[in-house]
Amino acid sequence: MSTSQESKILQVENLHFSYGKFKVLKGISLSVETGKIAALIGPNGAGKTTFYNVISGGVIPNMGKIIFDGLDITNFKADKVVKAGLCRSFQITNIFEDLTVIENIFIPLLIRDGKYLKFWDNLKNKKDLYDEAKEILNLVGLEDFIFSKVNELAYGDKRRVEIAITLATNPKMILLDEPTAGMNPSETERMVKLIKDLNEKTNTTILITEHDMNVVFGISDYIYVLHQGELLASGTPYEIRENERVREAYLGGADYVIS
Ligand SMILES: Nc1ncnc2c1ncn2[C@@H]1O[C@H](COP(=O)(O)OP(=O)(O)OP(=O)(O)O)[C@@H](O)[C@H]1O
Repeated sequence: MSTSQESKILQVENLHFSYGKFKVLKGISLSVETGKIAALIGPNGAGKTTFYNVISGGVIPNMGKIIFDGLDITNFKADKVVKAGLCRSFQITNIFEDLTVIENIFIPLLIRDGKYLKFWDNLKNKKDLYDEAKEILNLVGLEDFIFSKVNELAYGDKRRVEIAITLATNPKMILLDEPTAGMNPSETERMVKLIKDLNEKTNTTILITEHDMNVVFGISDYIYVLHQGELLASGTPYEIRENERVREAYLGGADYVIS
């Protein structure tokens, strides 16, 4: 029988982080339930990116504890965090634009399996590598673009490559940074569907940061609201929408639709 502890894949306790004397995270405690889609929202400068940096091993916190899947990862560097199964989406800037879509997936698969140094040998020999990459690309809806150069893809499809690279690390949980930023309405709709499908088909826990409130309310099982480095509120989309403090501090009293 699973306990409530086991159902929380990520537990963050009293997390503090400062840039010099400037306190950015001021004692954040939150936990993310296994298999859910959660959102971390807050106005510009609230500390969302810094929170991601800390939990993904980009920087070490000044104080606090990060437990992932039962493992204390507080002082882990980024590569060890990825190995533990927590992977932040790789930004478009990290994609090799001149390589094909599938070659971009081979790289993280080979790194994951410790075979990156024999990159070209492995490419020639490994049918299973190809099959696994193809399966991931099917999952993100890029099956028609396997041999396209990344620089020929539309913006929305490039962001799918980003997610495919993340999936190639075999994550238990992924962190997506504004997955619909810069997208037109139809690209946004496709991205929302992709995130929901991934969560359902692979049972991967997903945490997103996002400024589009329609996306946030439409996709999330649970929402955390950061404000000036502190957790202002957390709850279901309904609870967050109804929360007066959130409305005043962040949503500005606007009437957002929960789809
Ligand atoms: N490298 C840095 N050095 C000093 N201050 C920083 C640095 N990076 C961020 N900050 C400051 O930390 C605070 C939190 O920034 P952060 O980027 O985490 O916020 P955010 O919630 O992600 O904002 P946005 O929604 O605009 O991306 C801001 O006041 C920012 O100016």
